[in-house]
Amino acid sequence: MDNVIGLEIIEVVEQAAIASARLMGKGEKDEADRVAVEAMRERMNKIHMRGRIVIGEGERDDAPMLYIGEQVGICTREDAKEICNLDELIEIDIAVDPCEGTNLVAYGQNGSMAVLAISEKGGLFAAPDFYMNKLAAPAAAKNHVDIRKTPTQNLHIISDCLGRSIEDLVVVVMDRDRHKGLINEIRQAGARVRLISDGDVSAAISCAFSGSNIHALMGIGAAPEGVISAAAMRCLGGHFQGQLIYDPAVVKTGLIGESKESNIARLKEMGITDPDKIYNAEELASGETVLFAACGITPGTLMDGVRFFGGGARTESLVISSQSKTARFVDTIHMFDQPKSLQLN
Ligand SMILES: O=C(COP(=O)(O)O)[C@@H](O)[C@H](O)[C@H](O)[C@H](O)COP(=O)(O)O
Ligand SMILES: [Mn+2]
Ligand SMILES: [Mn+2]
Repeated sequence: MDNVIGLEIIEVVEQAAIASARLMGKGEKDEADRVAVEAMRERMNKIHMRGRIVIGEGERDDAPMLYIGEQVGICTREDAKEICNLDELIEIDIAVDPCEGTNLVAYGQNGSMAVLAISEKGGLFAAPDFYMNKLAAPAAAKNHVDIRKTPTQNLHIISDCLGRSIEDLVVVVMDRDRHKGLINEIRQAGARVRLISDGDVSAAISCAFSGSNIHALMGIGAAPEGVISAAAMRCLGGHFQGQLIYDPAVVKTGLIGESKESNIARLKEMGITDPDKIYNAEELASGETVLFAACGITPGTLMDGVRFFGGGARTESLVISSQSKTARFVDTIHMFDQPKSLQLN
């Protein structure tokens, strides 16, 4: 799977990022999302594969989306039998967020990207469009930190595992009312907090890279983004845990369901009988082979954003594979017309 589609999925996220980046700073959140979705769909449908979207974020806020259950790839077409050897092709599941950080794109802020994760059928947790409490930390702290422990305890553990004082730790938290207590506790413990308005996938994955100056992600974001983050962290060996949040009172924004009880019932219908289960990266992305790809739309901690120049654009992507155990940063020049010159950097 890695060899067959590894290179193609880079182009999928690149195309989505380029499309969305054209709307950077235009204040049009939905449009930035829509063009990314369309570009992603169009490029995915040119890949020789039998894909199925299992996470197509967007349901929560009526944003444009690649639909859950949507079939993608050449070999899902009606005439697939004539073009593809269906007996040999493995079926793959895909989790997408074509524009992760739509607000960031709309307002020209850092940290947005086009992102997806792939595994064989059943290899990714089909997360409901709920919220998720998340804990991400570097590989050195994997299985030492635990989302059941207090933030203070986890900070002491990360500090020991990394051999740096708590004062030298930076924790990313989404800037939301629901995190007031969490933010206070992290500050009281002595660590520093980086508040982000959006984009917790990038923050989670950054924990796995020393030099990112991000040592943990704590707090509640969206569950689909949790699965995508987990896919990358599973490949990178970083720590990731997630627990679904079904009580609107905890989230405060009240966007999920009408009540705690109706949400538990909804989860049950989806086959989730233990709504309080704590999932680790290996459970959220359990497939034998997991692939992750992201391309920066606006500049971020891990990747630069799309840079347009006369007749072309330059992008930076990150492709991670559990099979080849690689994390590749891919720097690409895209030639739309005949550019007068190609930008070296
Ligand atoms: O910031 C985010 C928005 O993602 P998108 O809609 O694809 O632009 C995500 O990284 C967050 O995980 C999440 O969606 C968010 O925390 C949930 O939204 P909110 O209710 O504003 O906290
Ligand atoms: Mn998102
Ligand atoms: Mn999105």
